[in-house]
Amino acid sequence: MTTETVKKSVLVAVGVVENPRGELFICRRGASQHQAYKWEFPGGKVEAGETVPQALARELAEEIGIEVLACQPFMRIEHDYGDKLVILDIRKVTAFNGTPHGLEGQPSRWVPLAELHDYEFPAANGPIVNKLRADAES
Ligand SMILES: Nc1nc2c([nH]c(=O)n2[C@H]2C[C@H](O)[C@@H](COP(=O)(O)OP(=O)(O)OP(=O)(O)O)O2)c(=O)[nH]1
Ligand SMILES: [Mg+2]
Repeated sequence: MTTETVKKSVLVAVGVVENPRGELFICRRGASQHQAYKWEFPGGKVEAGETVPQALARELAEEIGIEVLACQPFMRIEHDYGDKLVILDIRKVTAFNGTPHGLEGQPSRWVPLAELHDYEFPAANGPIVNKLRADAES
C-alpha cells in the first residue's frame, strides 16, 4: 500500500510598493491569519481564472486601497511552511493611484529599506529583503 500526501500549495501575488523617498509599504498580518502578526508586503491568493497582475491589482485595491497602474516581475519564491506550500510571485508596483493605507484594520506603514530588518517577516521573505538591498546598492 502506498500513502501519498499532497500538500496544499497556494500561489500568492505580492506587491512591493515604493514611494519617491525609497520607503516600502508594509502591513501586519492579523491574529487569525497564517503567519499571524508577521509583517508582510500586501497581497493575497491568486483566484481561479486570474493572472498574477490581476490578482495583485484586486488584492492591493482590497487591502490598501490603491489602483495599480503598472507592475513588473521582481522575483518568485517557493517556500514550504510544513503546513502549507506557498509560491510567492512578487511584483514591483511601478505606478499607482491613491494613498496606501490599511483598509482591513491592519497596522501598516512606510519603512525605509535600511529599517526593514527591524520587522519580523514570514520566513519566505528573506530573499525579497536581500534583493531589495542588493538592487539599491547597484
Ligand atoms: N501577502 C503576503 N503573503 C505572504 C508574504 N510572505 C508569505 O510567506 N506570505 C504567505 C502568507 C500566506 O500563507 C500567503 C498569503 O495568503 P493570504 O492569507 O494573505 O491570502 P489572502 O490575502 O487572499 O487572504 P484571505 O483572503 O485568505 O484572508 O502567503 C508576504 O510578504 N505577503
Ligand atoms: Mg493578504
